[in-house]
Amino acid sequence: MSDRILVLVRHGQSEWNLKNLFTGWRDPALTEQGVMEAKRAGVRLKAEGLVFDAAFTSALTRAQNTCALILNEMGQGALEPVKNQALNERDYGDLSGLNKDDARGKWGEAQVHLWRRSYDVPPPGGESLRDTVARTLPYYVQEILPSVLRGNRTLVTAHGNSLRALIMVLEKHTPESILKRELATGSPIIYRLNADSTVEQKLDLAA
Ligand SMILES: O=C(O)[C@H](O)COP(=O)(O)O
Repeated sequence: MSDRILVLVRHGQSEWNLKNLFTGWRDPALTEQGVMEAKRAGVRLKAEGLVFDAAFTSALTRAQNTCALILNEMGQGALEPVKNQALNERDYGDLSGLNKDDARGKWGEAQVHLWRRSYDVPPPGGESLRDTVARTLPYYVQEILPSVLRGNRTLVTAHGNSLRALIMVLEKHTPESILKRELATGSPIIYRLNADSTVEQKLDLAA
């Protein structure tokens, strides 16, 4: 068994998740429930016997706080995560800050679904999932993957769509199938990688 461990966690519930607002690069805090979800993720990872050697997170507060809460819960508060906006949520452009139901009322269900769950149709002024993959994947390949392959047990706390970019590669999804992969807030997915960076074993704690 290798020590090539990669754990992905979507941030806990944010104030804007709760209010049903498009968030993207905006920076709301975690809700009380979000804090609890992050702490619970830490408890569960500790129960799996995990200890981290490296951590990566986005430039956004909700992902950074999720990372800190997880590490504190594991008694690893001294581990300083690397922060990079390459791991930020997909930029929702002009939709940022709008209520998702109001947007459906204005543009129709089908158009809003296309913006949220198509691979290459960007919302006005924002990023498609393909655009998000194009900035997130190079960071994964250049920074995160080498850390994992060096044997660092590595934690990544980020966002629904930036994590989809990584999961697309790890789980060999197509542009169609990745869009159906929903990520629960605060639920760790533990991957053990082979030396060639393919997945040897996956444990989804949400499942
Ligand atoms: O940025 C947001 O609004 C959410 O974090 C993700 O939104 P989605 O569910 O529309 O991808």
